[in-house]
Amino acid sequence: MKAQDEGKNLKKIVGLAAADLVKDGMTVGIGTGSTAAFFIEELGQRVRQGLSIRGVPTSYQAKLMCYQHGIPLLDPSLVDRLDIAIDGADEIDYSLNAIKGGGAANTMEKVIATMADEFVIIVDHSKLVEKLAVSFPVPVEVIPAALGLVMRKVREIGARPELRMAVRKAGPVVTDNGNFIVDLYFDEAPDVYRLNRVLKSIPGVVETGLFLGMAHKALVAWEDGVEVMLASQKD
Ligand SMILES: O=C(CO)[C@H](O)[C@H](O)COP(=O)(O)O
Repeated sequence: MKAQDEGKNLKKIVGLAAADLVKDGMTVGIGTGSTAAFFIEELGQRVRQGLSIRGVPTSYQAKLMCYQHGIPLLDPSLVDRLDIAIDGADEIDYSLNAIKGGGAANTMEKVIATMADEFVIIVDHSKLVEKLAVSFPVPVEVIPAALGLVMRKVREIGARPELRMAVRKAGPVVTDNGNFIVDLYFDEAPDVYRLNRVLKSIPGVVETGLFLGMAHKALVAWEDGVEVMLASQKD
């Protein structure tokens, strides 16, 4: 199997495994991205077979997919608590700290994850890293008018910021909230807790893609099965 197909297959395996965590009557935060898409597909199938749940989407992508697969939805603004939220990640370390926002949905993903009694990250093993933000940048959602200020401030703390550009549109990526995404690159692993604090103190930063101490559990797909990692196993 080609590496690309194998990655897709692992995403599917973990997406399906995640559906087992969803029980009748639950309100479920529904993640964004290609791994979450497999979870949504499977959840839709179970809903058609009689599972009764209400989903709360983290993005337009998740919302549209849920409609497509017949998953009943609640608007995030109407809820303050969820039984569970299940979402992918771009990187995750062994303490279950993660980087999210590769799909530019990190703000809503963080809101939904925070509302959930249990926040579960689903990834294939390629996302597991010793240190965050070495191979993947830290996405930051920024209001457009603050772009210049944010770029200057993050350079002052040693980051190389790049305004994320759209692929099939001229100009920058515009998030579901109407903002920009600035991706922060680092030459060495940053202290992510400090970085998160500093970023959140810059006016115009809406939210970062650093999910620190938030996940209760991670499902990690390997070639020989799905590993369950618990936050309580933190070192
Ligand atoms: O954070 C996200 C979107 O903002 C996604 O969960 C993350 O980018 C992982 O995506 P994929 O499952 O496609 O690898």
